[in-house]
Amino acid sequence: MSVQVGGVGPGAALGGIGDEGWCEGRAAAAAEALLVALGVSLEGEHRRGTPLRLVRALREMLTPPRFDPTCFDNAEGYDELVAVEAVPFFSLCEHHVLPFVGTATVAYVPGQRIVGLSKLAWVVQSFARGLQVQERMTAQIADWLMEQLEPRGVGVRLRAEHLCMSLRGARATGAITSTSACRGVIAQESVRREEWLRLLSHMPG
Ligand SMILES: Nc1nc2c(ncn2[C@@H]2O[C@H](COP(=O)(O)OP(=O)(O)OP(=O)(O)O)[C@@H](O)[C@H]2O)c(=O)[nH]1
Ligand SMILES: [Zn+2]
Repeated sequence: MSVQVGGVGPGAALGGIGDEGWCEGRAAAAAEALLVALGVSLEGEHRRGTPLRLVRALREMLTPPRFDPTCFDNAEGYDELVAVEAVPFFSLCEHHVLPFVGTATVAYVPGQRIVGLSKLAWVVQSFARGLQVQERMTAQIADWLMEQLEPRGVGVRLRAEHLCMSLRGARATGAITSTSACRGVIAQESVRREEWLRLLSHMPG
């Protein structure tokens, strides 16, 4: 079964977009009007197609990918942390529509099923598409994994640079925002929680 998280369905209301209301021509005309209103000239070979390119780029960055959340039987009864570290992602902050760029660490303690490892990266990419708030994205990944895998616990940590506060405004270039979410045994059991925190402390950066 193919799923699209953060896109159609409840996720669409959170910033990810579906096909409803989408009209490339109307969006390109609006982009042209915006650029002209900002005082940008659209004369010349390079700029003629800029409104349409802007629209297509935004559309691409706002559309969540589809993926199959393949799971397998936990035949060996694996009961330790499974972690994928340094998953690169970018998203668009919903306040300025500027990128925030960073890495995710996603971990879980399996229950009856183990998930295909790439799916831990897919779910990050999927919730990154759309207009986002880093705290919400972190919680959405954790909650989605709890729901889909029915694991014993989940831990998610995102570290990202928000270009809206590094390229403009406060100009805090290089400042990193760190957010985390723990569910199940990683939130409740001190041994699991310490293991999770130890893993994070070994992460570069
Ligand atoms: N909590 C949170 N805040 C965010 C995120 N992305 C951007 N922001 C902040 O959203 C806030 C929007 O504040 P405003 O004061 O309305 O925006 P602004 O006038 O452009 O403010 P400055 O960015 O400080 O120049 C800023 O402080 C941003 O840094 C996020 O993922 N989480
Ligand atoms: Zn912003």
